[in-house]
Amino acid sequence: MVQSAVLGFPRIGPNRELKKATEGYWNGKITVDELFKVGKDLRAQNWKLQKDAGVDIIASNDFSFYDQILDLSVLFNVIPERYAKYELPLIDTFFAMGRGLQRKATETSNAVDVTALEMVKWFDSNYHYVRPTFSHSTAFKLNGQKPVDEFLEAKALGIQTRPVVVGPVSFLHLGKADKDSLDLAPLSLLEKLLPAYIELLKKLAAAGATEVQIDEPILVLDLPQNVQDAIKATYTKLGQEAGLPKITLASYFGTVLPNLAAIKGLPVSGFHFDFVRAPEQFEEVAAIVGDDQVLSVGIVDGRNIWKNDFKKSSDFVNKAVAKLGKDRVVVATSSSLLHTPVDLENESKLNPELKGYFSFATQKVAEVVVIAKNVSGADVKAALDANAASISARANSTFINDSTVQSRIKAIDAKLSTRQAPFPQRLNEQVEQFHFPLFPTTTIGSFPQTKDIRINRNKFVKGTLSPEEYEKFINSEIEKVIRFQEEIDLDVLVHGEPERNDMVQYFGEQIKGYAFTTNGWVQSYGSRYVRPPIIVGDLSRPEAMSVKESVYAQSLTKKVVKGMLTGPITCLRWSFPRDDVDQKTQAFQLALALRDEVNDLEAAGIRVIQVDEPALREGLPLRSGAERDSYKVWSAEAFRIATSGVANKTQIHSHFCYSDLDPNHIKALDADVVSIEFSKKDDPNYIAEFSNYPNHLGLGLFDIHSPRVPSTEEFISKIDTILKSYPAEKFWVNPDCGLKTRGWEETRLSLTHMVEAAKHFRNKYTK
Ligand code: MET
Ligand SMILES: [Zn+2]
Repeated sequence: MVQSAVLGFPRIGPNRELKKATEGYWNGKITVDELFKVGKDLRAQNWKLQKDAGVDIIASNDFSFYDQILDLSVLFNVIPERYAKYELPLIDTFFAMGRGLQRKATETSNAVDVTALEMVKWFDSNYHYVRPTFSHSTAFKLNGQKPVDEFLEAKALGIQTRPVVVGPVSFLHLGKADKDSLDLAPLSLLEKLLPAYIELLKKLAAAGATEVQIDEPILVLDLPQNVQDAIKATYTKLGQEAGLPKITLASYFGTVLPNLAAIKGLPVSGFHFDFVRAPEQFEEVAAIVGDDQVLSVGIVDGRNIWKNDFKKSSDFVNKAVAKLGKDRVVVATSSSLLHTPVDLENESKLNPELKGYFSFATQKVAEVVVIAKNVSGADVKAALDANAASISARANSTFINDSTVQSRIKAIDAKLSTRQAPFPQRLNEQVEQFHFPLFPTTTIGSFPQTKDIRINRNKFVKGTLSPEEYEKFINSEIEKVIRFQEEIDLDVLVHGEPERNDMVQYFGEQIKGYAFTTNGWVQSYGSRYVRPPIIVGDLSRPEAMSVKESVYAQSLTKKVVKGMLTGPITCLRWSFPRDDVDQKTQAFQLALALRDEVNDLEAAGIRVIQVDEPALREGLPLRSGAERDSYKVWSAEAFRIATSGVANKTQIHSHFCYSDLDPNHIKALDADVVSIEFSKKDDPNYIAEFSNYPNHLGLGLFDIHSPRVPSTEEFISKIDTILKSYPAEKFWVNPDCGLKTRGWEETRLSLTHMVEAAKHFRNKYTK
């Protein structure tokens, strides 16, 4: 029979139990045992859910208290000395690597002060992993045996699982050399690392695991020959090793075709590929599946929320069955379901028609089972009929088409995406208007989202706080933030974004064509979860979305207040997009909506407007080539459509985080000032790349994902380093992202130190 498989299930819990537990532990509210208990319960719950749904192959080790790649770093002892030296309990070392740790000395413990490791986007998703960081002194060994423990935990519940672990080549390739070992190529450590993997696999086998899923997601990237060779060598070697479980080699988020030579003929028991993202690879990958190998067909989308089309999927899987036979085909999710919300049943407020078109992780589990049954020949007619009816209802739904939006899209021309004058002339007009000092200071927009803010917002949403009272509350928050910024003497102020639950959701809720959930949380990083809105139809902006708050903020101060918007690409990327229209069209629709907003802000007297595009980088197609080149062009055009309606003297800012961005791509946005993540970059070449960037640039100076407070001296030395390869006259001073996840105390201190450092250089350079 054709089996069903789920590559991983969201670990956050149906009601964000994981967030509450981890944050409770960090704040000292619960003990480590209580934390572990929550983890254990969540795992049990997820396994049972899948078991009850009838899934044949259920993953274990898909759980993590922070990030599964960080788990691996700790498991294989890839723990830089700056963390190891404190000899903290392993779980605390783990969290310190993930989020930094700053702790005063107590009677029983020494002071700790260490920054977090770099965090990077997981492929083209909005999930972030903690980057494995290797050095010459890295000594691989097994620290504990998390995958084994979790396998045994499931086994004790009577559930046989398939442990999942990211493979050694991806682990190394996705990592980087630590600052003390910049000459180290992580991949050169492969031979030293492999014995630790083998030891782990043997332990899993001894515990009773018959099969493991090893992910090499890098197979969907452009891989240099040496990396391809490493894949080949690794799995050849594992194939020769006796006493290991069977291995399914898995990849997702794209096509593996360019790396096919590296995987062809490998002695593994099966392959898993993503046919949602890359159906076109089918014939060629099916051709390399050997006579005794299994093909796991990823056909239920692990990255989006649309209901699966059973007929289409079954037809697809049947191609594999025809070729390989029922026993050598598995129906699977395309990737882990980590990237989808937990359960559609938790949505009580969704429009019922729309709800009928969606499928979250729990529903996807059931979908995999139905498709597997269907292609096995079981009678699932009722499910098929209901599915077909729903799929055709969506295609004809009135939620989808808006002819006004469609004709606006048709009318887009080059003029619409071009500012009146080129940057040098705009700059002159802006300098004349603003007279900003050298090293102007600003923030990225949000200020701490305090408990008070969340409580009031919840009351407002529930209706226990009237719109007038809520507005009054928001205004008082804005005033607090404005006074604070004046007090510490920042140059360009922001209103602090207290009214925004999330930078995309807030706009999504005001844009027609969007649906949003009340409980559709997805992990973004650590304990930060987001609730991506869902694009269901053509998009437009019925009314101004942000003007009121910006205008109020500006009315409170003589300093310039920057208006804050989320850009079209980020609105698109951090939503669940439509799957019936291409992404460019959706981005352009958003760009037109935002253009209306930018123009309204300007008309209301806002002279600096920031349009954030933190997702610009993650939208980049994973491989080089025509698709990627075209993305760079249309994504930049979308940004310019949004921002080109303003006068020369209106200053357009943009912001990116975690960005290994192509400077030419940034240049094509033609923003007057951009701020970019920099606090965790140690590579001097990275700054050099931007020294030719024509417009102005703020290199994010401190890591807002960590509660750690950098000292003034630290800021000064950082700026000094940057000034070696970046000119003072284009230099803006800012944190590397918004401060919404931080507390007030660390925010006050960090920003004060940052402004002091800017003034230090201002004096130095104006003497
Ligand atoms: C993830 S980028 C965040 C930008 C936004 N303006 C903020 O400050 O929160
Ligand atoms: Zn950011």
